[in-house]
Amino acid sequence: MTTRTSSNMKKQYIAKTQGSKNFAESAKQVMPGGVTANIKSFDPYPVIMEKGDGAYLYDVDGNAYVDYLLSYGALMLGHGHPEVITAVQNQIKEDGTFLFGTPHQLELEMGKKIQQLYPSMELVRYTNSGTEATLLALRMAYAFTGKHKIAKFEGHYHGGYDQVLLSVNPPIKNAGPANQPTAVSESKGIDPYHEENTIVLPFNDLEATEEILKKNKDEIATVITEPIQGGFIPATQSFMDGLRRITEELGILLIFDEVKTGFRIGLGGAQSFYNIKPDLTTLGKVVGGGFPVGIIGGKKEILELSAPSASSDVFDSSQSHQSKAKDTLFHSGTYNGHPTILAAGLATINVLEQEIEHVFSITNQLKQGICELFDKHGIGMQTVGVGSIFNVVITEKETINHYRDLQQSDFALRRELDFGLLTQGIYTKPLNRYSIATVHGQKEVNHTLEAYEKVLAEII
Ligand SMILES: N[C@H](C=O)CCC(=O)O
Repeated sequence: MTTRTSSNMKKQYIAKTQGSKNFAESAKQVMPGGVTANIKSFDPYPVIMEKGDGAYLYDVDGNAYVDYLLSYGALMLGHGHPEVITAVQNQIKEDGTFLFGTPHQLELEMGKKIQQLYPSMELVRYTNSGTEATLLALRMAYAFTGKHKIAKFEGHYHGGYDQVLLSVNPPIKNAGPANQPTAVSESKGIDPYHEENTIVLPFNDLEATEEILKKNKDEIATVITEPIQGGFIPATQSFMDGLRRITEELGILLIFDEVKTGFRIGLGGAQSFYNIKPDLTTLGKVVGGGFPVGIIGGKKEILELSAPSASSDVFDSSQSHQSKAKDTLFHSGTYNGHPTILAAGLATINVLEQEIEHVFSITNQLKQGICELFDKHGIGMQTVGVGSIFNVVITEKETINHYRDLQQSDFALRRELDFGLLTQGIYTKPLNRYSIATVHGQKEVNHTLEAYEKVLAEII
C-alpha cells in the first residue's frame, strides 16, 4: 500500500479558494462548524458554491467544477434541468398552490410510476427524506412482526437517528470480529439501548449472517440493507439470494434501502439488478428531482397497517377516551406528497426513461479511463460500483466486498488526489463516491481524464 503524507495539493486548494475560506470562517458564527449538515464539512474547509448549471458548479472564487458529487447523487439530471424547471413552474401555475393539504393527482401519478418500476412496492407512502422513509419502514417491521430488534450491516447508512446510526464507519479496533461485528455508536447522545437492540451483520458473508440471524430470529423484526453498500460496494448475487431466502425462512422482513441506488443502478434500482423482491423498499434522492422527498413502499399487507381508521385518529380529540390509536400504525406529515416535489420527481423520471443508457455509457467511459491512467502509473486501484455510481478505491486487493476491505485502501493518496482534482476543476467531496448525470458528456469525461493525468503525474 502506498502512503503519502505530502499535503501539497491541499496547499494548492487553499491558494485557489480564499473566498471559500473566508466564507467558512463567517459561517462558523452562524452554524456549528459552519455547516448545517455534518456531511458538508471537510478539512480544512469546504468549497462554497454559488451557482450550478448542468454538469457544472461555480464557487465563490469564480472557479468552475465538473460536479460528480451531485448533492450526494440526488441530481441525476444535473443542475437546473429545464424539464424540471418547467414541471415545477407548471405545477405551481396550473394548480395555483404549492400545497393542497389533501390527497391530490400527483400522489397517484407518482405512485403508479413507482408501482410500475418497482413491482415489490405494491402500496406507497410519501415522506420528506430517505431518513424518514427508513424510520417508517422500521416501525412497520416492528408492528408487522411483533418483534423488537433490528439488524443492519456494518458500513451501511440508513439515516441519522438512533436505531441505525451504529457501525456505519466504526474504528476497526472497536468493531469486534469481522464475522460477528459489535454495534458501535456513531454519535454522542445515542441511547445505549440501541447498541443492545440493533444487531450488526457482516456484509457479503452469508454464513456468518445466517448464523447471527438464526440465533436471534425470535427477536429480529427486520434486516435493513443498502443492497449496494454506500451506493458502490455491490452485494454478490449469491449473498443477496441467500439473504432473501434466510429472511423468508426465519420470518424476518427484508428492507432494501434504495435511497442511493434507486434509479441510479437502473430505473428499477438494485432490486431489479438482483431480481430480488424485498418486503419493504425506501427511496429518496433522485426521485425528488433535487427536492427533499422519501418514499416507502412494499407488500400490501404491511403498508395497510398504516391505513387510518375512524376509531384511531390521534388528531381527533373527541376520541381520546377510546384509546384506539394503537390499532393503527401512525404516519403523518404536513408536507408528505408535496405536489411541487412530485412534479419535479416525475419530470426527472421522464427524462431518465429516455437518457439512462447515456448515463451508463459515460460512467463506463470514465471508469475505464481512470483505471488506464492508474495502470500507466503502476498504482493498484479499482473503480468500484454498478450503474451510474462508482468510487475510486486505491488498493492492491482484488475485490472490495465490505467496509473492512475498504478500510485497507490508501485513503491518504486518495485524499491527495481529490485535492489535486479540486484545483483542476473536478468536484467531489474528498473521498466520496462519483455519481454521473444525464448532462455529463464527452467534454466532461475528457476534461476529467486530463485532470487525473496531470494530478497523478504530480503526486505519484
Ligand atoms: N443524507 C445523508 C447525509 O446527510 C447522505 C449520505 C450519503 O449520501 O452518503
